[in-house]
Amino acid sequence: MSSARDITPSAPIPQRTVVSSWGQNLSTSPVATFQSPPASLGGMLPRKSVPKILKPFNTQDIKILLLENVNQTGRDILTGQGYQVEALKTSLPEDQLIEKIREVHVIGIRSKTKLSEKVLSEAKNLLVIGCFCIGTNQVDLTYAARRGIAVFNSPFANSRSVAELVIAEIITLARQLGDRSIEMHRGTWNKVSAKCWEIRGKTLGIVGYGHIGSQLSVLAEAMGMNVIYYDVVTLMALGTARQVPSLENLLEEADFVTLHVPDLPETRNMISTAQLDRMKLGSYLINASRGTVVDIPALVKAMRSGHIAGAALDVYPNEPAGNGDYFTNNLNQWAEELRSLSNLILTPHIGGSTEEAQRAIGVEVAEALVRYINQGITLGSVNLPEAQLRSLTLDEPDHARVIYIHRNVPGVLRKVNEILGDHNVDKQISDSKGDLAYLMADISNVKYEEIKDIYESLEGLSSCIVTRVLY
Ligand SMILES: NC(=O)C1=CN([C@@H]2O[C@H](COP(=O)(O)OP(=O)(O)OC[C@H]3O[C@@H](n4cnc5c(N)ncnc54)[C@H](O)[C@@H]3O)[C@@H](O)[C@H]2O)C=CC1
Ligand SMILES: O=C(O)C(=O)COP(=O)(O)O
Repeated sequence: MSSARDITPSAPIPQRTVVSSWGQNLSTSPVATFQSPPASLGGMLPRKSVPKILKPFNTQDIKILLLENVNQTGRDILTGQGYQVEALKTSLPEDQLIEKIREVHVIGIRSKTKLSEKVLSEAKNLLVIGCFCIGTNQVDLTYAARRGIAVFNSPFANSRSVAELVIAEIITLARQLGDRSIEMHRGTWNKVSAKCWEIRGKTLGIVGYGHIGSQLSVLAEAMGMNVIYYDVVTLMALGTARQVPSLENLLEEADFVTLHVPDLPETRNMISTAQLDRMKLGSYLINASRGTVVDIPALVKAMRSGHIAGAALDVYPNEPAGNGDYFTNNLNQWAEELRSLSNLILTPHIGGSTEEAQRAIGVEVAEALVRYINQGITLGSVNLPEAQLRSLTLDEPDHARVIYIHRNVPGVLRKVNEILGDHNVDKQISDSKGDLAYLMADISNVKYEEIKDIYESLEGLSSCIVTRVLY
């Protein structure tokens, strides 16, 4: 459903030179890559959901940095694997992030941490990024792919939480509940019905009818709203919802406009003066997508003029790394103006912040990371081709799994199979995405000493981006 997930590297792919499968420099640590399973953990993965799988290396060697208070469910899964996990409650400023990312093989983030090319180019050991959220706009996915760094997210575990928040906001705006509550907290009884409305029979306009937008559609209809939506893709309408051909059509018809599009060049300032002018007099705007989608000064103006009767913002162009003061050091002029507006709900990016969503995301993303680290499985990756082979088990002690991330150029398979040719290739799968290709092969009757030769031969090929050999 999401166009943002379809990442195709277009620039030439640079080769990764010094990094072995676990990110250790081969010149200083030539055999660390191929260590046997640690006796202390019995060679077994401890999680019940993946039973009897051979632990393919010393999982204690894997260093993971988790930022932004990733849920305990995710931390437990990762520490349960024996990985070294450091978990911080906040994001980090760029200089500190660069220091930390140099050390780790895995990083887990949420929506705040910006993994730009500048940051990722320092991450010499990084194998994989886990976005413990839906959005992946904070990561340079193309650059990560060119470096052979896999990225996983949780595509819909918090969708329901966002949809429920928006439902609450629709009623809150229609009834001016935020203002009445603030007044009462200040001691003022202000009983009014003017410009307070039922939502029954009103039209909700949903921009972006993906996981969140379509979930919201069902909930809104159940409360008696008419639903229209605009999306760049033609999508099946749920219930009696109706797709409209253009954003302008939606803006002209809707009493409430709610935004559920990803952060893309095309969605930046998607709602600005021209669009607000098109909206009905006395209508409402809700943004729980990304802060870049709404031109805030234009919104302030439209609210001051009374054209827009209320708004709810959960996301902002600049969001802080952690909890605390937001407005004192906010240099944007609109910050103070926002605070002074009536019937404006301001929330600190809590759309997906429920216990249910965070627990589910913790499990989903941590399990994807484990599958990738231990088995090389890329199912659900947002930037690498998706590939899986069934798991290596304890019945296959002389087997190894070769993972070869490479440039998608002619002749690679022939060269790889020449290298693997002295062994029995039990299974092999290869897929490509643009300039990048991902190959997995399970080989049998392979001795420990031979694994290092295979690894070094593959690393020597000009098409190589990353080689990993798991056994
Ligand atoms: N406030 C919060 O805490 C949260 C915010 N989000 C944000 O919500 C966004 C939407 O999430 P999902 O529904 O899961 O995404 P999704 O990928 O399922 O749906 C997005 C929809 O937007 C459409 N779209 C893309 N560009 C468009 C354009 N220019 N005009 C109209 N439609 C366009 C796509 O075709 C797709 O149907 C995420 O990208 C994320 O940025 C997500 C979760 C929590
Ligand atoms: O899932 C998303 O994309 C969100 O925006 C939620 O982000 P968060 O996990 O609250 O930083």
